[in-house]
Amino acid sequence: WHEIIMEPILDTLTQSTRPQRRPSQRVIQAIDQFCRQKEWAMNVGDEKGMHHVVNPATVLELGTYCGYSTVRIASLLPPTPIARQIIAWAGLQDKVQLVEEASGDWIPKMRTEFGVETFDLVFLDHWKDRYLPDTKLLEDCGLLRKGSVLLADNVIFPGTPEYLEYVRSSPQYESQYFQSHLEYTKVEDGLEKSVYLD
Ligand SMILES: O=c1[nH]cnc2c(O)cc(-c3ccc(F)cc3)c(-c3ccc(F)cc3)c12
Ligand SMILES: [Mg+2]
Repeated sequence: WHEIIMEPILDTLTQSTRPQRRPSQRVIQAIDQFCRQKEWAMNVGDEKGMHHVVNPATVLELGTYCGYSTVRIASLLPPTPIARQIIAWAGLQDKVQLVEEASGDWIPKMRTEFGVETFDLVFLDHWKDRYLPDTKLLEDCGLLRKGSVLLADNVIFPGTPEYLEYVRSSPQYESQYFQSHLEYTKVEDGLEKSVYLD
């Protein structure tokens, strides 16, 4: 459902100036042309045909040089998730680490995998039944500090009653509701902002 919805969003973004089809191929062609006509370089080149030999999903490249074979190999990989394409289209790919795993599995690994000490902001906008367990996990993993902000979407619709009860009754949080509407509708919804006081 999400891919079906997100594809048209990406198309809308890229419609105006659809980039060259498969820009990676144009990069390779340009480097090959330069190295044939102007200056030899130790790229794997356009004749050895690695793309006929492999069909990878995860790759380790040893020896990147100018990135020529990196581009060749990466262009063989499965299509990039739509979200990653949209983030890259916004030019924010260097600021975003996209993790495609369950939140409950990755929150305990944030410190070791990404060197995160604590989060200034946690935006909760995933499965509604994960808001509370993931909040408790963030607390238990020491990933919140005095002043960390939890900002939760959909606290009214579809609704997250257990989460709301927790952050509004816990002495560890100062909570405030910002009333609004479910996106693009007239249905009531809103954001709950909870500041961690511990
Ligand atoms: O799941 C959501 N995660 C994060 N934000 C959401 C949001 O802002 C809105 C909705 C939403 C969709 C359809 C509708 F009629 C009312 C609300 C959902 C959601 C809920 C149940 C679903 F089955 C699938 C989507 C989410
Ligand atoms: Mg939402």
